[in-house]
Amino acid sequence: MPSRPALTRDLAEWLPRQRWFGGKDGPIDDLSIGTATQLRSGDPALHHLVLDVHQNGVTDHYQLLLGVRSDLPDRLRHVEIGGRTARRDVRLYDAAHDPDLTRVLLAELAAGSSSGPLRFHHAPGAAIRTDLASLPITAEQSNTSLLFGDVYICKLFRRLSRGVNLDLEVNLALSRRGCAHVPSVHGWIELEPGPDARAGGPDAGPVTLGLLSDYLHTGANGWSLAIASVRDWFAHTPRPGDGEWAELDASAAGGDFAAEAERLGAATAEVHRALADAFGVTVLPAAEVGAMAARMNAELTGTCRDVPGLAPHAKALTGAFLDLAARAEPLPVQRVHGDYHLGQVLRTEGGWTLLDFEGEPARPPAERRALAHPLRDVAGMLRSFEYAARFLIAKPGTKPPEPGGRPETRAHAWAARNRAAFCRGYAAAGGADPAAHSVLIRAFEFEKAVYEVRYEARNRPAWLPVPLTSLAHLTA
Ligand SMILES: Nc1ncnc2c1ncn2[C@@H]1O[C@H](COP(=O)(O)OP(=O)(O)O)[C@@H](O)[C@H]1O
Ligand SMILES: O=P(O)(O)O[C@H]1O[C@H](CO)[C@@H](O[C@H]2O[C@H](CO)[C@@H](O)[C@H](O)[C@H]2O)[C@H](O)[C@H]1O
Repeated sequence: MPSRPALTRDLAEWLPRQRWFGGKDGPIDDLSIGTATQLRSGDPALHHLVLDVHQNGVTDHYQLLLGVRSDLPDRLRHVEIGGRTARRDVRLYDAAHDPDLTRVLLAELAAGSSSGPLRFHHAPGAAIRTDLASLPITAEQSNTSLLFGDVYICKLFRRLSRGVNLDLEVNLALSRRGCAHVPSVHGWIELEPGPDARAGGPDAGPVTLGLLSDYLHTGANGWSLAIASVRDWFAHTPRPGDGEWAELDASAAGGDFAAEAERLGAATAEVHRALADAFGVTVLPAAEVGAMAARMNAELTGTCRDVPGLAPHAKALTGAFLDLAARAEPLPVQRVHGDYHLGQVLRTEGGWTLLDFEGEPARPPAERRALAHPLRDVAGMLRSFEYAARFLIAKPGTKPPEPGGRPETRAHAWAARNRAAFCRGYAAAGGADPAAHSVLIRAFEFEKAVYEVRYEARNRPAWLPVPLTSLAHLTA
């Protein structure tokens, strides 16, 4: 390994260019190496690092598998850290992209071994195959997931949080109850915290670093399916004589998504029921609902300060939060998905499967863990239909829709049709009827939109116009 000062300098330059880095809205003030564990010696060598990244008075922790080679093959050049300018006799790179090194993870998981502070666990009775090579997936994601053959998917969490990861806890609980809507978990990787952290209270348990689950290789991602449907609808040319209403009838295109949206609503209600059975339901008193609405508004104020493009919508958003506070009724709350959107669902031959129960990655662990009303997830998915509908017209660099017409009319028609179908499926399968809870749904939807504006500013600045354009229409 090169000297620590040289390494941290290179990392501070490399990190902001990574999709998974969540601090793109400000400079890195300092970067240090929290823990370093060698997992393989020789050439190539593998080191597990936790990077402590200091920004604006806050320290975030990121996980990196650091590969070290004397010579870098072409296939790894795109993940080099430091590059040719760094004067050193070894080459450094992100080893998540190197199947020669990631097979170490499978071997350790299969053995259930420990290495320094790292603990590798397999689920009871799981016999983990070690003969598979990995490939990183290309989906839009905040972490990094590796496919091992068409058997496993291993998610390596990038921004780490203290305590057991909710994704692991919820997946284990639902798989144990035989819930058909989640993939089975085969193993997980943890970091045993040092003595300082262990003394730090209830959140000071092991840090979840990775999760090995069944790879549902026949599954199609909900976002890709929805975007294909939106493209089809935008390309649809009404027949002569169809009249101006044709622009509003999103069912007319061949790639209609509404039947899938309805099934997804039903699967969502079933998972909410399973979560209530597994973790219970409690009631949030009316005063705390008022406090929740006040928190939503405070987040709005903070986000408007950081992202001025949100300010024109502030009045309408505040109105929705005030309506929630004025409702003055207690709210049943339970464990929910917490960051529900089309990228978190897979359509397999058996129906819809839900992924990634870790909550919103841009929020602190305590907030992710907070129980919520299930309609918060419904609102998340409704936002996702808005995103899918407006992605093609709002995100710079995407292909403008053909063959013309009024893009916003088309986007609105697609979103409205699929929102309604999803809500219908959810209510028919026993979930709370979104139509009967419009104040709640509107407040949750706007809360999510504020979160999205912050998430996009920090993670994917090029996407910011997507939530802002959708808000312009929802608040008009
Ligand atoms: N068990 C699985 N089987 C098949 N594909 C999966 C599985 N888990 C995740 N994926 C794919 O990986 C993508 C990202 O997974 P996700 O858990 O949402 O990661 P992140 O938290 O980093 O956003 C999903 O959108 C899905 O396409
Ligand atoms: O999937 P993650 O847990 O990483 O969630 C984060 O990233 C999502 C994007 O990858 C982000 O979702 C937003 O963009 C989606 C399209 O890419 C869209 O379907 C969602 O509706 C929208 O919120 C999510 O908010 C963030 O937490």
